[in-house]
Amino acid sequence: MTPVTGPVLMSCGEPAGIGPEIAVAAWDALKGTIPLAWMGDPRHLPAGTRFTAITHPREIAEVDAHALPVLVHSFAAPTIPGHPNPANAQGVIDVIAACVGWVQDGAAAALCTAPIHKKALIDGADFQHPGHTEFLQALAGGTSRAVMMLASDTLRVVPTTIHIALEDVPHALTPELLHETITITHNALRSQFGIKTPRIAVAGLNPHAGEGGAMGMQEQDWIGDVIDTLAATGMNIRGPLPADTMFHARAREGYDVAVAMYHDQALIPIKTLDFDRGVNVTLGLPFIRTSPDHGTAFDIAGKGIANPTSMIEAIKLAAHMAGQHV
Ligand SMILES: NC(=O)C1=CN([C@@H]2O[C@H](COP(=O)(O)OP(=O)(O)OC[C@H]3O[C@@H](n4cnc5c(N)ncnc54)[C@H](O)[C@@H]3O)[C@@H](O)[C@H]2O)C=CC1
Ligand SMILES: NCC(=O)COP(=O)(O)O
Repeated sequence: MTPVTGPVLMSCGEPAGIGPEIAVAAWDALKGTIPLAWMGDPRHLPAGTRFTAITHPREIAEVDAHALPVLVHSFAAPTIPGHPNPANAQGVIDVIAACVGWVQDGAAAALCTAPIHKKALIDGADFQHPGHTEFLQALAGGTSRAVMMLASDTLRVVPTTIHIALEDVPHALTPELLHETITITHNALRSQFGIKTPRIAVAGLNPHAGEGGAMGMQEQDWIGDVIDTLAATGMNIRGPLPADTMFHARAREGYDVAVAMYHDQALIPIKTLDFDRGVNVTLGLPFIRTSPDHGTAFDIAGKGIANPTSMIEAIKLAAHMAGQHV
């Protein structure tokens, strides 16, 4: 793999959340090993953070090793931890878009996003996307289809549908969507994670994977067919499996990734097993994007107690995917 050069950019995320403090802690832990820059409003950094303003990622080479390089983006307002200000919503969105621009231009190696508060962005800026994943897909343009994967040393999970209401899941799930999600996952595990023949386990939608039609029909009607079609191409794939019994320790030994039907089916197991070290990585994009697995944590923002480990792991994974051996 040819290394993608340049720094990993950290977008500020929701400034009233724990994003700024975990970014600074992660930079502190990783400086000297991974080139990093943060993009946001310096007023939102924890008090006393030593930083140097830069205007282009390439300038990080000239920054004193003890100062956080900051691509300055001025927001409408300062912030109070735990209280998102609608006036700052557009700034959050603009920073993500600007970071994607740098990464797509080749000025930076990868993007690691700090968490956003979806509702704050809808309320403050009429944000049209339910999360980063969908926004990044739109920014990537073309035919890119973004797939969410959460990964840790213990488990990898992919939800086929993401940020939609549970009542909409059965209608949103289609054979085409599942086929494409699994194919993108398979290809990314091969090309970006070095797994030659990924073992893929697919969950059913219904309790007991439908139990022969006694508890739902999607498994019999089409989920099984999609799996069979992909297996016929040589993919190492199994399912549909009952979701309640596919995440215990012995079951996890049998696959490299679990493809789930909806958000909580995928994210509850990994956040239960590995909340502090889980990483959210977007597959299928023409650039590298990772993120911590957690959210804005308004309840602890600004208290100096947020655990930066997931952010650190997310940056390390981004650098690793960029071919920077750390
Ligand atoms: N990548 C992203 O942008 C993500 C954004 N979110 C957003 O975050 C917001 C809040 O979501 P919640 O469901 O409340 O989840 P959350 O992850 O923000 O918080 C859940 C609980 O975990 C704790 N927690 C979270 N991160 C922590 C850390 N690093 N150290 C110590 N404790 C931590 C919080 O204090 C809280 O008690 C929502 O708007 C959600 O959409 C959630 C997940 C990912
Ligand atoms: N629960 C995962 C989550 O909300 C993160 O989504 P995204 O912002 O990475 O699309």
